[in-house]
Amino acid sequence: MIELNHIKYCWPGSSSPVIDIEHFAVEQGEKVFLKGPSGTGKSTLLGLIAGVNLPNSGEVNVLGHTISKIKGRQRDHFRADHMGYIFQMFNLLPYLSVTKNVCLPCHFSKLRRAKALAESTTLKAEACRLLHELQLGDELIHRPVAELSIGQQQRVAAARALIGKPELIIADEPSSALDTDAREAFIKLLFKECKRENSTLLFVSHDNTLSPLFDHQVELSNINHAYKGA
Ligand SMILES: Nc1ncnc2c1ncn2[C@@H]1O[C@H](COP(=O)(O)OP(=O)(O)OP(=O)(O)O)[C@@H](O)[C@H]1O
Repeated sequence: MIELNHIKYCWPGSSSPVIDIEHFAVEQGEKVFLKGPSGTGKSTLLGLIAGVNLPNSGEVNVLGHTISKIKGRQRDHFRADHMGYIFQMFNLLPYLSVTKNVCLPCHFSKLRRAKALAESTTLKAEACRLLHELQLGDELIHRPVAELSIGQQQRVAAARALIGKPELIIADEPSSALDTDAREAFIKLLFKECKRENSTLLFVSHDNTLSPLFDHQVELSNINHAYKGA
């Protein structure tokens, strides 16, 4: 599903790499917990896998495609078709309703639209199904997301990543603003949806209590030779 070989990445304007990884691979269907101290490069690595950041050297392969070699717009399409991304800062559109935010990926990807419509009669119904599973009630789902609490917005971001069953779910600290009950429901839904579709889950978190739930744990500071410690 994911294979990185001899990857080096420097942020623009910097001459020293923040990522220097010889090899990193994730099998299809695996649930991987990625951890490491702040600044190890976890978010940067997720950006490389998603093709948002391009490596200075080496190859990033996702689903058999060298994503680092796909040209700009095609790379955006590839990401929209195959990846659901839950950002640390959610990146929701504040003035759109909850359901419109959740349906957004289906407007960028025909593939995800078709998969969502195979599950429910309309995109909105599929958005509502996911939101209900994440314990967001009907009274909230037609409101602009700006009126929701941070924890509620995080669940909207999760539903948006899951709609249309992308093969790869990338989650960057997605549960940090949730209370214990909501966190459990959130992780259960992520796992359930991933299992159903044999989707791969790459999950970054500082919350070590969650790590035993995953198939594998990766300590990034062990594989990222660019990280010299705090
Ligand atoms: N947009 C950017 N431009 C320049 N440098 C950046 C940028 N984003 C991150 N960095 C730098 O890259 C390094 C790794 O940052 P990154 O956010 O990937 O770490 P992280 O492990 O995800 O940290 P945290 O756990 O605090 O979220 C840091 O030194 C950071 O300052």
